[in-house]
Amino acid sequence: MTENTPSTHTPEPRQVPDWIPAFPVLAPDSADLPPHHDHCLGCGPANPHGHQLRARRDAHGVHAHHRFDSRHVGAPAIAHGGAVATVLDELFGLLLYTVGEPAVTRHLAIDYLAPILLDTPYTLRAHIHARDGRKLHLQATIENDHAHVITTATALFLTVDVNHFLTHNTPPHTDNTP
Ligand SMILES: CCCCCCCCCCCC(=O)SCCNC(=O)CCNC(=O)[C@H](O)C(C)(C)COP(=O)(O)OP(=O)(O)OC[C@H]1O[C@@H](n2cnc3c(N)ncnc32)[C@H](O)[C@@H]1OP(=O)(O)O
Repeated sequence: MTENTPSTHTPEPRQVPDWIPAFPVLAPDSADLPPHHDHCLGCGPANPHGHQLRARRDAHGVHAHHRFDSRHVGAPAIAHGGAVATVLDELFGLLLYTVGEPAVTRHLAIDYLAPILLDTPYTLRAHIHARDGRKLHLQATIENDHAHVITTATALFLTVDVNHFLTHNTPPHTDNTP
């Protein structure tokens, strides 16, 4: 179909995905925070390419224990920086369970202080540094098992309403013709 051909397709009514209204403030307890949705790259249990990150609330924010594996290799034996960024972005996304409002990443900055090794346990922590209206200023660290901080991150998340997700909630594009 060319750009000028009128579409005869009637769009399906937009469904509000289950995971959007189910975004409450969850109190600190011993349970893992729920994934955003099953196929989320960062936390989805049904995404075989994902990190399947599990995090818990604590008195300061959230924390997680995580190992990168051979799927995330950059330099030999070292995690790819983009994979590390994905996991930190996800941890911030799970930190939203302490806010109870949908928000998305506007800015993410990372200092890689030392390599993150594959198949090695790390502890990740994130907390809300400050809130200014829609702006959530977030901070995170990755520590090795000697409690040395080897990665730090800051992020600006902006709260959004449900329409942010509905606007882009279209079926996957499967026609690859130019
Ligand atoms: C169900 C829940 C699931 C939520 C979780 C779902 C899964 C989470 C996964 C992890 C998180 C992700 O990867 S989220 C996916 C990656 N991120 C995205 O796709 C977001 C793409 N970006 C956008 O859609 C848009 O830029 C928005 C919605 C973020 C913001 O657009 P906007 O609403 O028009 O905002 P805008 O007016 O430009 O800026 C708002 C205010 O922020 C300030 N501002 C903007 N940028 C900066 C900046 N770098 N530093 C300081 N301040 C800034 C502006 O000056 C302004 O201040 P003032 O004038 O108001 O004072």
